Parts: sequence; C-alpha cells; structure tokens
Amino acid sequence: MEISVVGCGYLGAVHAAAMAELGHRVVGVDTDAAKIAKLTAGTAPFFEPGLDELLRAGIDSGRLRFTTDLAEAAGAEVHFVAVGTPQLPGADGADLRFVNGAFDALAAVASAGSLIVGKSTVPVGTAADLVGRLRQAGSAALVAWNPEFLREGFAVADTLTPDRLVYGVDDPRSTDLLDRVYAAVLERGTPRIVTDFATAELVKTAANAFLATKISFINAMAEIAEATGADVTTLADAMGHDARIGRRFLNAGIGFGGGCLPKDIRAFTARAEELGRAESVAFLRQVDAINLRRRERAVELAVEMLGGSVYERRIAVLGLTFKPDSDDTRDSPALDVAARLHGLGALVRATDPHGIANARLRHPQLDYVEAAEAALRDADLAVLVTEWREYRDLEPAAVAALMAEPRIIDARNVLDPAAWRAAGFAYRGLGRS
Ligand SMILES: NC(=O)c1ccc[n+]([C@@H]2O[C@H](COP(=O)([O-])OP(=O)(O)OC[C@H]3O[C@@H](n4cnc5c(N)ncnc54)[C@H](O)[C@@H]3O)[C@@H](O)[C@H]2O)c1
Ligand SMILES: O=c1ccn([C@@H]2O[C@H](COP(=O)(O)OP(=O)(O)O[C@H]3O[C@H](CO)[C@@H](O)[C@H](O)[C@H]3O)[C@@H](O)[C@H]2O)c(=O)[nH]1
Repeated sequence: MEISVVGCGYLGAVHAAAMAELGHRVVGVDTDAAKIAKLTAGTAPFFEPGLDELLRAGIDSGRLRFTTDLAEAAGAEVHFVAVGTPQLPGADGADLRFVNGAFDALAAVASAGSLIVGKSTVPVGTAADLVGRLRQAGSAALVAWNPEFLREGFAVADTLTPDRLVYGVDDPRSTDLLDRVYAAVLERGTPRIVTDFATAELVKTAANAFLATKISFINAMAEIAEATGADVTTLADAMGHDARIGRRFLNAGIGFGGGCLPKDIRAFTARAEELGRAESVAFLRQVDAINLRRRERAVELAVEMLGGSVYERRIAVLGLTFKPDSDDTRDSPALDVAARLHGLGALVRATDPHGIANARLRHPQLDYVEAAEAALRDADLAVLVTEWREYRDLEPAAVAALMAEPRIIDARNVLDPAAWRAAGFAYRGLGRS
C-alpha cells in the first residue's frame, strides 16, 4: 500500500520505518527540515535502539522516503498522523494545534475515500471533532483513531510486534484499510480491537493513567517504607508474585517522566473536568503529586547525606534521560533533580550516555561530562538517577577510588546495597532501608 506518516518524531519516524518493513511504500512528512535531512540520510534524529538499521533497510529497499512537502503524500491510501500533543503552556490540557494543523493540511491533500489515521494521543472526543473539521474543509477522507502503545527504548519491537491493535472507526471501510496495513502483524495472531472513536481514544488515555498510577502506588509505599524502616523493593517483589498484581511497573524510585505519562494524566484530568466528571479521575492529581514528591525526596536525601547542605559540594549525577535507552529528556526526573541540586548551589557534574545534547538545550547552566569517571572524580556524592546498564554495572570499589567520599544515592533502587556498603559506601535508596 501507499502510506504517508505525518510527523516524524519519536513515534512517527519509527512508525514510518516499520510500515516500510511491513512491505508498504511509505513517505514520512515533517515540517522540521533538519529532521527530514537526517532521516533521508538513513539516520534517526534521536537515539532509539534498532531504528537506524530499520531506516536504512527501508531506504535501501526503495520503499521509504522522507520529505517536508505534504503534497508528496497525495497519492497515499492511508495517512497516519503522528504529530505532537504536548501539554498546553500554563494549563493541564493537551495542545491540539499540531493535530488540527495536520488535519487541516491533509484536508487539501488526502483523496476522497483515503483514510486519515490518528496515532497521536488525544483527549477523548478529538476524533469526532476532527471529522467535522475535515467535512467543513470539503474533504471526504475517512478517519480512524489507532492509538500507539510503544515504549521509547523498545519502539521498534513494540511497533512491529505490538501487544494489541486498537482501531477506533465509524465506517467498515476504515477497518478493511487498517487490516491491509497491519496484515503481517495480524497474521502473527496479534489481538485486534475494533471499536468507536471515543473508546479507542480512551483506551490510550486509560492505559497510561493506569501505568502512572501503578508507579505512584509503589512510590507512595516507598514513602511509608521510609517512615517505618521497611524495604520497598522487597515489598514490590513480594506483591509482584501475585499474578493479579504483577511485578512490572512496580519499580519505586524518582518516578515517571517523559513526553507521555506526565502530560497524559494531566490532559486526562483536564478533559474529565470539561466533561463534568472531575471526581472520576481526581486520584490522578494524587498520582501526579506523589510522583513529583519523589524528586524532592532525592534532593532532600542529598542534603541529608552531605550534612545539611549541598552548597559548593561536588555531586556526580549519573543519568539525564527520563529512562535508559532513550535520549529523551522531556519532563525527565533525572534532569530535574540535577537542576534542583545546581539551584541549591551544588557543584553538579552530570553525565549520560545519550542524553547530554537534549539536556543541555533545557538546562545549559549545568556542567556536563561525557564519561561517568569524569563526573565521579573527587565527588562528595554520587546520585544514580537513570538506570543505564553501564551505571548498574559500576564496580563499587572502582567508584570509591574515584570519589572524594564514598556516598551514593540509588534513586532508581537498582544497586545491591550490601555490595556498595561492603565497599565503604554510605548507601541510600528511595524507600529502602
Ligand atoms: N514518544 C512516544 O513514545 C509515544 C508513544 C505513543 C504515543 N505518543 C504520542 O504520539 C504523539 C507524537 O509524540 P512524539 O513523542 O513522537 O512527539 P515529537 O515531538 O517527537 O514528534 C512530533 C513531530 O511532529 C512534527 N510536526 C508537527 N506539526 C506537523 C505538521 N503539521 N506536519 C508535519 N509534521 C509536523 C514535529 O516537527 C515533530 O517532529 C504524541 O501525541 C504522543 O503523546 C508518543
Ligand atoms: O516501574 C517503573 C516503570 C517505569 N518508571 C518510569 O516511568 C516512566 C515511563 O516509562 P515507560 O512507560 O517505560 O516509557 P514511555 O516510553 O514513556 O512509555 C509510556 O508512554 C508511551 C507514550 O504514551 C506509551 O505508548 C507506553 O505504552 C507507555 O509505557 C520512565 O520515567 C520510567 O523511569 C518507573 O519509575 N517505575
């Protein structure tokens, strides 16, 4: 099939390359010329494991190309919309200007009977509004909502072998077109849920709200553990053995960040308020508050471990991205902690395998170093804030030899406290005795 993907960021670039991998002829469109130049050269404009290889395979096959000119998408049978839906400045709701802009532009390009598929995460009710917008502009294109559940760091595998496909449709022709798009995925037995627009939009919002709630639940338990001497990691292990609960997404630490969970729970809260159902998701305010308190707690621990003040103390911050295997620093708890410590007068040296360039754009005032060794040298305290493999694998004795004083905060609870204490470290986890 001929497919276009409008918006080639973390979601769209992967989706375009994956559609080519499934055998389709794909044109990826983005308004950002620098991004398109990189993609055209077969290089991902961000770090995502396996994406460069997938891009090159698509380009070499002749099935994948990129452009800034939406007119080149005119011949496509299916247009995916993967533009951003960030948080509105100064408000909780989603900023829909990019989605509206993409649909307005597609109204002039998409042929009658072609299908425009929303992949962006939007407040429930958006798809129905967009159909109205298209019709007003004289477009007879079909619309479907097909939310995306990929995780950064696993984006390629999650797109090619998703847990499920959700189609929000108002016309059986849309289902047929999506079945043709995903034929190779469906053949593997992937569950497919065909439903209305509102349910499809809500599946995405509800899934992210649930994941955020699970993380904040265990982080709330971490607060209780801190007050009682209990160990939240052992607690999570023990709870997780119950198959009804499950161990995944019960990792306590400095909490969730990124371009999805934080803004999506806020947008959900705002939408519920508009619907007169604020009380139904009022708990999400607590989920958000618990999450943000964990960042404060990491900073408090640093102050505590350094005898009451971090002022002019050397602190090595290990990690800047919101999670490992990504370069994404959007709403990153790690970067936030680094900036807060700097704000308190600490001499922060921060490092990350792939996040420094993005972190520097957000917080140019911080001192960034490429190697963990350079961050750790002569430090009074190390803070592990993003659990990259190379930080999990650090040798306590080697780290102690670099530092002025062996002190570490394991803000992701991924180190073995006994091993670090045995090497002479003052070790503190978040919610761990
Ligand atoms: N990042 C993820 O892991 C992920 C996963 C699932 C869903 N989502 C959702 O997908 C959407 C995109 O997220 P993202 O992380 O890829 O954002 P992003 O900011 O990385 O990418 C958005 C891209 O859209 C482009 N764009 C904006 N307006 C455009 C237009 N009119 N025409 C062409 N391109 C345009 C921007 O230049 C940018 O490159 C959001 O709604 C997000 O919530 C993201
Ligand atoms: O037990 C856990 C699991 C995750 N996190 C944190 O939660 C955040 C989000 O992690 P994750 O969900 O793995 O990353 P994302 O790539 O943001 O993916 C989420 O957001 C995407 C965008 O909507 C969805 O598509 C995915 O299904 C959803 O998992 C990160 O800061 C993690 O460090 C924890 O603190 N504890």
